[in-house]
Amino acid sequence: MKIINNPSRKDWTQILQRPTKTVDDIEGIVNEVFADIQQNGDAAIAKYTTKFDGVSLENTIVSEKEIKEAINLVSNDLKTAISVAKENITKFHAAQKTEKVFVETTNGVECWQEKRPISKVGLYIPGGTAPLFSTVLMLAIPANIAGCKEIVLCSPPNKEGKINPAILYAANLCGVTKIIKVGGIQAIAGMTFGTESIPQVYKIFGPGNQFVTVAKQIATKHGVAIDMPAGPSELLVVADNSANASYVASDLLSQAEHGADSQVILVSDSINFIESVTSEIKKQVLDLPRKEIAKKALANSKAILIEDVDEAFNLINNYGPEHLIISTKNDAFFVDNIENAGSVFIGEYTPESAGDYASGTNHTLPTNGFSKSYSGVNLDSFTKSITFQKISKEGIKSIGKSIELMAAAEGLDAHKNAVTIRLKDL
Ligand SMILES: NC(=O)c1ccc[n+]([C@@H]2O[C@H](COP(=O)([O-])OP(=O)(O)OC[C@H]3O[C@@H](n4cnc5c(N)ncnc54)[C@H](O)[C@@H]3O)[C@@H](O)[C@H]2O)c1
Ligand SMILES: N[C@H](CO)Cc1c[nH]c[nH+]1
Ligand SMILES: [Zn+2]
Repeated sequence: MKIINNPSRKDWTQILQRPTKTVDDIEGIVNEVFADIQQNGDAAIAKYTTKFDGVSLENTIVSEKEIKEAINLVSNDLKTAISVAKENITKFHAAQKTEKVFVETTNGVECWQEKRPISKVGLYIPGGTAPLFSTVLMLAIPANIAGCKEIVLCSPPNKEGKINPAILYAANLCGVTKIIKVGGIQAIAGMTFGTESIPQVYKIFGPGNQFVTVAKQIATKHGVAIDMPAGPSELLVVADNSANASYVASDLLSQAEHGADSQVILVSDSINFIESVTSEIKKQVLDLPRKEIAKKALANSKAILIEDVDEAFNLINNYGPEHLIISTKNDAFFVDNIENAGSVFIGEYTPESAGDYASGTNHTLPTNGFSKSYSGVNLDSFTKSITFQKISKEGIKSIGKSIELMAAAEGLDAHKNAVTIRLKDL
C-alpha cells in the first residue's frame, strides 16, 4: 500500500484512479456476447458458459430437488445467522415504505403519487471467486417487500455445474421465483433479451466483476433498467490517531480480499497512525486464505497523509467511495458534511462487514465514483412512482384557461382543443 504525503490537488485524479477497466476496454466482448445471445438464445448461453466458466450444462434451471438438497447441506448455525441478517434487513427495508402523496393543487384538481412494484426483476448473484449468498438477502428481501411478482436469479455455476447451497437456500428463503445457473456477461444478456430458459426482465440488479458491471451498463442500451454500476468493492477509511490501527487494518483487508481489482484507501492526518496501520496490514494479511487476492488489491491501494481536515474532506468527496468508515474524534464533521459515499460506517465498533451481512443496510452499492450520482439499492429501487390525477368540472374551469394559453404558445392546438371542447360544455 503506497504512502502518499500531503498530495497537491492537481495530483488527486491520478492518485485516486481506480484499477478497474473502463466500458471502452470491455464493451467489445460484451457487445459480441449480447448479439449472439439475442440471436441464438440458450445455445449461445451454453457456449459462453463453457468458455468463461469451464463447464457444460444440460439443464441450467435449478430444480426443486436441487433446492431441497441445498437446504440439507446448509448447517443450522449458518441458517440461524442468515435468519438474524434477514430480520434486520427486512426491518430496515420495510421501514422505507412511504405513504401515498395526495395534494389538491387547486379546488377540484386532485393529484397523487403512488409506488407500484416493478413486476419482473432479475437479480445477479456473484459467484466467480466467492459465493455471495448475502447478496441474495440484499436483493430478494426488498424485492419481496416491494411486491415484485417475478424474481429471477442468475448466478454462475462452479466447475461441477452447481450453485453454492447457501445461495440456493437464501433464494428459497427469500421468495425467488426462478433460479438459473448462468453468470457473467451471458447472464446479463439472457435477462436483457430473454431466452428459452431465462425470462426477460424489466430491471437488473446486483453487483459483479468488471464484466458483469459493464454488461449491465450495456443492457440499458437495450431497454432494460439497472440498479447502478456496482463493480469491484472499495473502501475509504478516514481515521486519526484516536482510532485503533488493528481495527482499521482489518477493515481495509476486508474489502481488499474481494478481488484483485478492489481498492482501499486510508486517509489520516497522522503519519505515525498510517505507519501503524500499514504494518498491521502486513501482519494480518499473512493469515488470510485469500492473501494473494488481497495483496494484489493492496498494490492498487493508497495511504494518504493529509494534515488539513477540510482538504481531507474534499478529497473524500472527490473520490466518492462505495464505503466510507469514519474513525476520528470529531466524526460529526465528516458525518454531517459528506456528499459522496455509498454507505457510511461510524466509530470503532462499526466494521464495514456489519453492513455487508447483518446490520440491516444494503450492501449493493455504487462503485467507481458512481456514489456521486447513484444511491445504493433500497426499497425504492424495486418500485416506480406513478402519478394520478382527477379533475372535476370546477377544477378544469380553474386551470383550463392557463392550459389553453400555454398550449397555444407552444403551437399545439390539439392540446388546447382537448380543454376547449370541455369548457364549452360547462
Ligand atoms: N459494489 C457492490 O455492491 C458489490 C457487492 C458485492 C460484490 N462486489 C464485487 O463483485 C465482484 C464479484 O466478482 P467475481 O468475479 O467473484 O464474480 P462474478 O459472478 O461477478 O463474475 C464471474 C463471472 O465473470 C465471467 N468472466 C470471468 N472472466 C471473464 C473473461 N475474461 N471474459 C468474460 N467473462 C469473464 C464469468 O462468466 C464468471 O462466471 C467482486 O469484484 C466484488 O468486489 C461488489
Ligand atoms: N463488500 C461487498 C460490497 O462491496 C458486499 C459483500 C458481500 N459479501 C461480503 N461482502
Ligand atoms: Zn465485502
